[in-house]
Amino acid sequence: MFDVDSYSSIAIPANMLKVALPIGIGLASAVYLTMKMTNHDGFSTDRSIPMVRIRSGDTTHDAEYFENQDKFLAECEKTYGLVFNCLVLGQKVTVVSGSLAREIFMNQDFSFMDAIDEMTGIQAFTMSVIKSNRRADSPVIHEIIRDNISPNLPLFTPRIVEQLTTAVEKELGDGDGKLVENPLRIFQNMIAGAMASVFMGLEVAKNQKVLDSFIDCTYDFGQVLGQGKKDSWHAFGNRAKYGVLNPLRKHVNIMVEAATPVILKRRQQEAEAVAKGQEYKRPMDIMQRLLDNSEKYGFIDIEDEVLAQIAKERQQERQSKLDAGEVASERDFDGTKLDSRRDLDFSAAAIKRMVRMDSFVREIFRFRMERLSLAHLARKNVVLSNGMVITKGSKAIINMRSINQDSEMQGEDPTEFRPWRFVGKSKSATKASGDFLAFGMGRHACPGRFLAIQELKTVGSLMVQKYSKIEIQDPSKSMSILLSRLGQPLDTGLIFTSRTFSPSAEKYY
Ligand code: HEM
Repeated sequence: MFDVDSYSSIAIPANMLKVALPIGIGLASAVYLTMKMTNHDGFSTDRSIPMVRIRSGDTTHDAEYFENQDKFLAECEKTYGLVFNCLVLGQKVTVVSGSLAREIFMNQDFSFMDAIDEMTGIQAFTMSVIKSNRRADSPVIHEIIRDNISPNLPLFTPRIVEQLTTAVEKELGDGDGKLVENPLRIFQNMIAGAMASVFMGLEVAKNQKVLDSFIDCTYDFGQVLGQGKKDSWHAFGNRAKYGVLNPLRKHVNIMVEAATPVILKRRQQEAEAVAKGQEYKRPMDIMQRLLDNSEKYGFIDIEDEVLAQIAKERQQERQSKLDAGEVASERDFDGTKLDSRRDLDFSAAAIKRMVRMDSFVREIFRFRMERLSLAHLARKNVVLSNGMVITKGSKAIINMRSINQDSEMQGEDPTEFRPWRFVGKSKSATKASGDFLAFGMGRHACPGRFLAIQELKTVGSLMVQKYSKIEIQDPSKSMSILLSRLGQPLDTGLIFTSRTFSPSAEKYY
């Protein structure tokens, strides 16, 4: 390393560096893009896959697609069949429809993560703050969620409900025709609070800085992933930007700062319990489970010195208790544990029983899912069951329209929004299958879907329980809101009106 100030006074003036840097980045990006264009075709080069004709006057399919996505895709399916090549969303993609779509998810030679990285450069963003399991396709995160969150949802439910209820009270309160101009931000806040309590425990989730970090983190990810069209520039820009200055670093520091005293206290309490011969009542959150299983998941501890210190303190604590002769007998917590577990199970079961809310959530995913989404990059040549080949390095994107608007799969009037469409159909919102691909399917199906759906159902039922009416401020926008992409900010406010009494939510569906 050299000191820029003293170096620049001899050789290059500091201002030159400011100019040289962007030029360097510009040159590098041009080289990168040229390489990319010659290396990757984007869509499969199998000649039997038809290329959709480009409308005269257009250079890509984007304009035609965005004018009417459903019409465009329906016509393509009719003219070209289930598989066709397109220049859409700023990319070259091979569209895979209907019954063939499941093959993209079930074949391990397709990678969703690789496609996302190619479009957004997200790995540069996440990898620079990850210390362990740095392999891009490491299954560890999937395993952590699958093993620790989903089976423990009954235990997390009451705290999620509590967090969400408090947030509704605080953010929306008693709405008597109260206008909320930016409802999306409020719902983001609510979800962030609930997520923080599940991941880091109730104590840490009280820390406003941590909550802000959870919210900003989601926002930062949104920035990286981008909206709508993504092209190589977006990905390149992200790689260049986040490789150097990563906003996640700040969030990691905030989390570590907030978590360290809590971890130390927990270690202390555990040591005391062990010294007394008692069972340590482990806090129920992901942070504790990761601490307990750090070896299994191959984690490098965030603070090796802290843990060494903790181990030393625990040893001292044990020793002093032993020396003082304080050895308590083992206690049976069964009674109290069972009581609380039963309560918790009941709350989770209650949410599970909300079959209409479940159908409503699934219908929203079905209805509002982007028509072309979940691109997967082919790591090898993959032969589809119809004989067509998705060539190595090309991207297969799923034609959601062909699935979400298929009456065989979805029932009557698939173009209508019907909230109770799935009631009594054994098609729950968490069931990843060929007729519901919002969470993918197969080995890589989203492991977080149980948590995500539970939260959405909880928010939905809290809303129904508390408010008799939630109106769109500008009713002329009702249809465009229903047709907008999931997560897209509304361009109008919402008006909340409270119920005067609060009966059970389920009655109001
Ligand atoms: C509404 C919310 C969510 C949606 C729509 C969603 C959707 C998806 C989709 C489509 C995939 C890719 C499946 C594939 O590769 O074919 C995925 C993967 C994944 N999701 Fe989610 N997800 C959501 C929430 C969550 C949450 C809350 C978590 C964490 C708690 C999570 C963790 C993951 C992980 C770790 C993967 C990678 C799985 C793997 O590659 O093995 N997701 N998600």
